[in-house]
Amino acid sequence: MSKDTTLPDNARHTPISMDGNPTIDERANHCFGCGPANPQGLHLHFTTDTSNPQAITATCHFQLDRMHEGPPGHIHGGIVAALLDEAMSKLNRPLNVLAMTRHMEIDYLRPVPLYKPLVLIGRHLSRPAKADGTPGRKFFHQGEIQLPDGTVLARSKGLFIAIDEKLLAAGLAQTET
Ligand SMILES: CCCCCCCCCC(=O)SCCNC(=O)CCNC(=O)[C@H](O)C(C)(C)COP(=O)(O)OP(=O)(O)OC[C@H]1O[C@@H](n2cnc3c(N)ncnc32)[C@H](O)[C@@H]1OP(=O)(O)O
Repeated sequence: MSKDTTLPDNARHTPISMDGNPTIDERANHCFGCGPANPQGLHLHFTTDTSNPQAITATCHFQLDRMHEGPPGHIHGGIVAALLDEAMSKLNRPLNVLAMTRHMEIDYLRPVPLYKPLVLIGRHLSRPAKADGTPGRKFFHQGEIQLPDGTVLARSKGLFIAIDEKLLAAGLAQTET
């Protein structure tokens, strides 16, 4: 079935502007977590702190509404996972790597409220060296969703694997429909 191109982008589930063969950067522009061009996205904006290279952080202040509800009045658990994944992934660029989530685990400590200002923080934990002592491909990060007073509502630990940008581009091209 052909697509209806008469509807404005913000009225579509999948906007027409997301079709075609975009570059990796254009795809990131539509990232569900942070892409400004994704009308259905979370539009998260992070500030990174690289002053201590051993403990780089990425911080985002955000607030969600019923669009992302799970338990009444609270954020859906899958969205909590997406928030934590996004916070951790934001550490990769300041670490000068392109990396994808290989594994993540989450502690859902308290229900995460809608309509309240919240803080999302990613912290780089470690990058183990290879057996020969050279820098490894594995990046371990932590994510947290906090109330403004520092109470931790959800916490994640993630393993990100550095990938070659050319391989990523080739892989994405193969998945075009
Ligand atoms: C343009 C921007 C792109 C980034 C956007 C960021 C968006 C936000 C982040 C995401 O959500 S990314 C989307 C979700 N992730 C994916 O879709 C990734 C899907 N998985 C893959 O494509 C591949 O598995 C991947 C490229 C990540 C890695 O494949 P490889 O074949 O290169 O590695 P492998 O699977 O062998 O795993 C690498 C290492 O991790 C180890 N490993 C796996 N699970 C582990 C675990 N649980 N604990 C410790 N180590 C673990 C594994 O044993 C291995 O160790 P060794 O290298 O020492 O052998």
